[in-house]
Amino acid sequence: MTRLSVNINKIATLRNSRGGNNPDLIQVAKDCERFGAQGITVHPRPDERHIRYQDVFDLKKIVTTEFNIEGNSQEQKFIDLVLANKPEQVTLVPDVLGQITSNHGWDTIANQQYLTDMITVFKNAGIRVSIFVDPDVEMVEGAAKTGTDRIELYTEAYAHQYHANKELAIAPYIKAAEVAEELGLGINAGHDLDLQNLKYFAANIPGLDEVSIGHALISDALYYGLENTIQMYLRCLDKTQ
Ligand SMILES: CC(=O)[C@@H](O)[C@H](O)COP(=O)(O)O
Ligand SMILES: NCC(=O)COP(=O)(O)O
Repeated sequence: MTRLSVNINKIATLRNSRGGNNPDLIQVAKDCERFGAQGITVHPRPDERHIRYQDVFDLKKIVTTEFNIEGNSQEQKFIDLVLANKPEQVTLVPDVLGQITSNHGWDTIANQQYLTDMITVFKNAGIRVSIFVDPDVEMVEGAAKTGTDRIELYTEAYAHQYHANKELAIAPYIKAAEVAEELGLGINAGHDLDLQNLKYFAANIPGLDEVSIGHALISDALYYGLENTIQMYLRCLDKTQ
């Protein structure tokens, strides 16, 4: 079974645009779970342009499914935040300062010692670790040497190519996932997954544990409503449908 973790960054973006508490991020997280989401993902960034550090403390108190905090462990503030909140999962993403959104995975070979050290810190605190990687066999093999529990496949390239040629778009992801499975790594995926491209991805990637989806899901909710939208995404993940 592939779990759906809803990324609520965009709810915080909307809230912050007016300075008040509408929409209420905490209520939205509770409702996502009530509507069937199997996890809540946030990606606090140093400028707090969407998720604020305080939001993470507030969410930790109410999330009853799986809490996944994504971010850049090169920021000491991020490490402290994760250790103080002990989510079920931390996803390490190699962002640079000022980046609009995540746009690349780790070079798991060049950063092997750094990742090994960071992963040890989080695992010693009882937190499952996932690291963001491109669908590249060498990077997956490098990830396995760091001690990470899981990888998160960066799916922007798949999403981008999907409409032109979905078989070609998914090929490197299938290969990367097969190698990850052989090496005993769990497999997550995310970035630009949506109602058009998700079903094919989930049906073809072996051992897919979890997808985290934010931008498209929250956009779809404007048209379909949050409850319907979450159900629609869950159906894309259901192999019996
Ligand atoms: C790691 C990843 O692909 C997503 O978390 C993405 O980075 C969302 O972050 P933003 O909402 O800041 O674009
Ligand atoms: N890890 C990916 C994520 O949380 C959401 O990415 P997106 O759906 O907002 O592109």
